[in-house]
Amino acid sequence: MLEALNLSVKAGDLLAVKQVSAAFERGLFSAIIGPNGAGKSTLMRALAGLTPVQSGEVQYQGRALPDYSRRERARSLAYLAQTEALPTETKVRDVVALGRGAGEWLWGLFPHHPLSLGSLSLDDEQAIDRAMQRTDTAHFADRAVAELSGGEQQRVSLARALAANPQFLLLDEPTNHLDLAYALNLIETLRQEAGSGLGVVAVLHDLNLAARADHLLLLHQGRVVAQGSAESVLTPQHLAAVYGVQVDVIRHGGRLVVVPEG
Ligand SMILES: Nc1ncnc2c1ncn2[C@@H]1O[C@H](COP(=O)(O)OP(=O)(O)OP(=O)(O)O)[C@@H](O)[C@H]1O
Repeated sequence: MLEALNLSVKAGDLLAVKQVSAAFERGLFSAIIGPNGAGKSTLMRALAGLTPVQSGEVQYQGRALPDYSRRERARSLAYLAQTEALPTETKVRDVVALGRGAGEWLWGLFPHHPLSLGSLSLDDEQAIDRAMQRTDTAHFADRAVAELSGGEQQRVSLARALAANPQFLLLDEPTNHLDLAYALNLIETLRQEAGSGLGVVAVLHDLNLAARADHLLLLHQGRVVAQGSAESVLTPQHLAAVYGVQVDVIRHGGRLVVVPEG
């Protein structure tokens, strides 16, 4: 379990996350939603242990996150930023291999140079292959990242994160740049990953994609407005209060659909 306990976090001088308490479980797909500036990215970075907290704490498996080494954290919690910088001249498969720790230091030193990786173990190779299959990136394994579209690069970033075999996948707006088919496909992939035991936490702007999550957290001005099932969070009252927009929430094909009025 990954938990925020009465967590407050600053972004610059601003208190962007205020007294947030929330629990994210393995085996569940959780979505963090809320308007621009609500504090979603700041919360995600804090959950990944990438930003100092002002008060409260983040706990992973009952232990405060700072008690884990950087390596332990990186192994357990894979974080994907809104815009991931990838080594553009490097082949896709080698970028995914970065998720296994291979060549990471080289990338840090020479971010724009092609990486040439040393030998990988059989375990590494299998994890890389599996991550590429899961993200439908295997067919461009030998192409350079620079030759891919934004959406394709996004899937490569996800493959790199999955290759680490983390316990939790923390994704900040993973459907950015994705067309409708790939966005739906990604959400389905995340649901499947959660179904096989991974903890998935994703910041999503599209409420109809978020409706497919098991657990939702609605933030507004750094505070939790509601959390729980899609039915309990995606109500016209909550959405009007937070987005200032009147919406209908209807059921269609067994799913909740948010439709703006007017
Ligand atoms: N480096 C910074 N310095 C000052 N304020 C910041 C900084 N980074 C973010 N903020 C502010 O903190 C608040 C929360 O930002 P955050 O990026 O967490 O929101 P968000 O919900 O992810 O927004 P979006 O949906 O637009 O990506 C915003 O008001 C933002 O302007």
